[in-house]
Amino acid sequence: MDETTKKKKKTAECCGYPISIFFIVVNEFCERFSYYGMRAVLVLYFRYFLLWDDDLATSIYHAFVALCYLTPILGAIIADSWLGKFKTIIYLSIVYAIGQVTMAISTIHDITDANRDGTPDNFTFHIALSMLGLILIALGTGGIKPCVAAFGGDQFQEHQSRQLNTFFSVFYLCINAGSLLSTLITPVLRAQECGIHTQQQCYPLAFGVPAVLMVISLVVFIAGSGMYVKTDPEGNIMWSVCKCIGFAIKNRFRHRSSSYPKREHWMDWANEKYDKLLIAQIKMVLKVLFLYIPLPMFWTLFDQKGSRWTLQATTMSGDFGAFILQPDQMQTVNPILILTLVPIMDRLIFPLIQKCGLNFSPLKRMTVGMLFAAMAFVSAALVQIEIDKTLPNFPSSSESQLKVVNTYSTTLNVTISPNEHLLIESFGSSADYVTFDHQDITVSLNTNPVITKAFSLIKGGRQTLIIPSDPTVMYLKEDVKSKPREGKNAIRFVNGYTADLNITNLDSIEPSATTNYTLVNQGKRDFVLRHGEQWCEFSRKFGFGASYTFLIPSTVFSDDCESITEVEDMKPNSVHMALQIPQYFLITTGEVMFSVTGLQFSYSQAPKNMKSVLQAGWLCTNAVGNIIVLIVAELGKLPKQWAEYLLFASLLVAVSIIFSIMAYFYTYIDPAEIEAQVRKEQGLEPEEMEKETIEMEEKDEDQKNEQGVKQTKI
Ligand SMILES: C[C@H](N)C(=O)N[C@@H](CCCCN)C(=O)O
Repeated sequence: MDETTKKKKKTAECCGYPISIFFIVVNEFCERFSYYGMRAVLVLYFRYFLLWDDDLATSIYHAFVALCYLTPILGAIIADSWLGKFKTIIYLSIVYAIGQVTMAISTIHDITDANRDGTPDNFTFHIALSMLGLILIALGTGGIKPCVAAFGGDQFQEHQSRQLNTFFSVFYLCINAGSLLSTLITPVLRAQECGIHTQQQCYPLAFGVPAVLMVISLVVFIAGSGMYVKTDPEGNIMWSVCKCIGFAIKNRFRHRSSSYPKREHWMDWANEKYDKLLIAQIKMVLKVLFLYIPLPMFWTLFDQKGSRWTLQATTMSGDFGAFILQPDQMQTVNPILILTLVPIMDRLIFPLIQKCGLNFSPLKRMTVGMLFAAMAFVSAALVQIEIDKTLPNFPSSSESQLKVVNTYSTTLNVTISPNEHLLIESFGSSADYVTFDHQDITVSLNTNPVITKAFSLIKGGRQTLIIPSDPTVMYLKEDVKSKPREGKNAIRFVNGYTADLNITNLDSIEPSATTNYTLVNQGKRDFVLRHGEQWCEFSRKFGFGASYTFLIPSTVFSDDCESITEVEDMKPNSVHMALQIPQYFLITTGEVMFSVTGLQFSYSQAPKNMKSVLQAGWLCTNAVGNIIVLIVAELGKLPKQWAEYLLFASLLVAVSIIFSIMAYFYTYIDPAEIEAQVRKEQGLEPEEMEKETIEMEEKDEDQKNEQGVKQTKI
C-alpha cells in the first residue's frame, strides 16, 4: 500500500501487536545508540581534539542538544504536510547517517597532520567538517524524532489501545537500552589508541561505530517497508493551521465591538472561512500546546544530569571496591534504572494504583513526575552540602592563598609579613594554605644571613612558595584552585636533586625547578626517575580529585626513591558517588512518570493529521529546557552550588503547582470521536465510508488472490 492510502490497513500481528513495530523499535534502538554514543564523547572531542576551553566546549555541546530538539518541528512539518512520516524518516535518516560519517571523518587527525606530530595542523578544516556533521546530525535526529514515535503509534488499530500504551513503554526501553550500551561502549572505544602515522585517542572509532549503527538503523527501517501502515500527509497542514489561526485573530479583532455576539471559543471566529473540522483540530492541538508551557522546567532539571551532576561526581569518590566508576559513567545509572523502573511501573505500580480505585490520569502522573524531579534536586543539594564540608577552603576573588615548601637542607623559620610565622622542616611544608586579603608580601628566612624577598601574590589564586637548596632563589609556583577535572589527580615534582632528572611522561626537570601539574587517573601509578645511568621507580596509589607536590631529595637514587616526600595540596574526594544514587533514582522515577506519559499523551490527544506536529511540540519543550540551562549557567551564578540546586527544585515545585491547576481544567478527548462528530454535523459519514472501502478492498484482494490461485492451478 502506498503513501497516499487514507485508511488503516490490517497489519500482520503477533501476540496482539503489529509485527511492523518490531522494525520500528529496533530502528529506534540503533538510532539512540548512534545519538547517545556520539554525544558521550562529544565534549571530550571538543576539549581535547579541537582544544577548545571548557566553557566553549560546554556551550557548543548544549547548543547542539538544543538544536536537536528544535529540528523536530521541521521534521513534523515535512512529514505531516508533504512527505508523510515514512518517507521523512527515510530521507532524514540518510541526512543523519551522512552527518555521522562526516563527524567521524572530521576526527581523523591524520588527514591534516602533515608533520606527523599527532595533532592536526589545520584546525579550521576539522572544526568546519565537524560543525557540518553536527548540523546534519541535529537535522536528522531531531527531524525523525517526532515521526518515529508517531509512526509507531500509527501501526495500531483502534481496538489496540492497551498495546499502544505498552508500545510507548517498550519504545522508551529501547531508547534507554541504546543509550546505556553506547554510553558504556563509546568512551572505551575513544580510549583506544589508533592512527595511521601516530597513535592517538581513537575518536574516529568512537564516532565511526555510531555512524555504522545509524546506517543499520536505516536498513532495518527500510526492511520493514512492506508491513507498515503509512498514513497520508494531508497537504500543507501547518500552513493551513497558521492561516486559520491568523484569520480567527483578525476576524475577532474586526468584530471587537460588544454589539457582536460572543463565540464559544476564539477559534470559532474562523468559522466564516474555514472548515469546521480544521477548526476543531486546531482547538485540540492548541489545548495541548497550552498545557506544554510549564513543561520545559522539568527538562531544565533533567538535562543537568549530564552537566552539573557529572561535575558533582568529579568531586566524589568512585571506588566501588569491585570496580571503579568514572564521574561521567555515573550517568549510565539513568538508563539502567529506566530499564528496571518502566516494567515495574507498568506491570506493578500503575495497575496497583488503579486497583486501589485511584484515578492516576496521565496529567496527574506528569505532575507527580515533576515533584520527583524536584526531590531529586533536593537530594543533590544535600549531597552537595556533604561534599562542601570536605572541599578545601578556596580563596575568594579578593583573597590569595599561600603554602610554603622547604627543600633546603635544614628546618626553616619562615616569616611572612606582617605577622605570619611558620616553622617548616626540611622536605616538608606548611600545614595548610595561609589566606591573605592583600597581595604584596615579604618573606624572611632565618638563614645566616637572613634572606628577605618581596612577592606579589595572585588575587583569587593559590600558590606555593618553593624554597630550594639555594634559598636565595626561592620562587612562587601557581597551584590548582579547583578540583581536578574528571576525578583525576593533579601531581607535580620539585627537583631537589643536584642535576637534571627525567621522569616518566614528563619533560626533563632542572635542579631546584618544579614541574607543571600533570593529571593522573585513580589507581596505582608508577614513575621512573632517571639521570644518566641511574634510575629508580616510584609508585603511588591515587584516589579521586587530589593534588600533590612530590619533593625529590638529593639522596633519591641512593635510597631507591624511598625518600621522596609528598605534600598534599588538596585532599582526595571522600564523599562516595553512591550517594548520588538516590537523586538518580528520584529523577528517573520522575522521568518515567513525566516523559513516558508525556509521549503517550502527546500522541493520544493529537488529531490524526497533526500527530507529528504535537510530538514536535513535546520535544520542543526539551529544547527550551536546554536553553534555560544555557542561560542559567551563564547568568545565574549563585555562590553555593547547593543553593542553586534548591533554587531549581523550588522553581519546579512552583511550576508543577501551576501545571496541576492547568491539568485540572483539561478534559481528555478522543480526537477521532471529535473528528467523527464534526464530520457528522457536516453531513459526512467518513467512518462508514472508510469501513465500506476497507471491506471492498479486502473483497478485491481476496478475489485477486483467488484468481491468482486459479491461475496457478491452470
Ligand atoms: C536516555 C534517557 N533516559 C531517555 O530516555 N531519553 C529520551 C528522552 C529525551 C528527553 C531528554 N532530553 C530520548 O528520547 O532520548
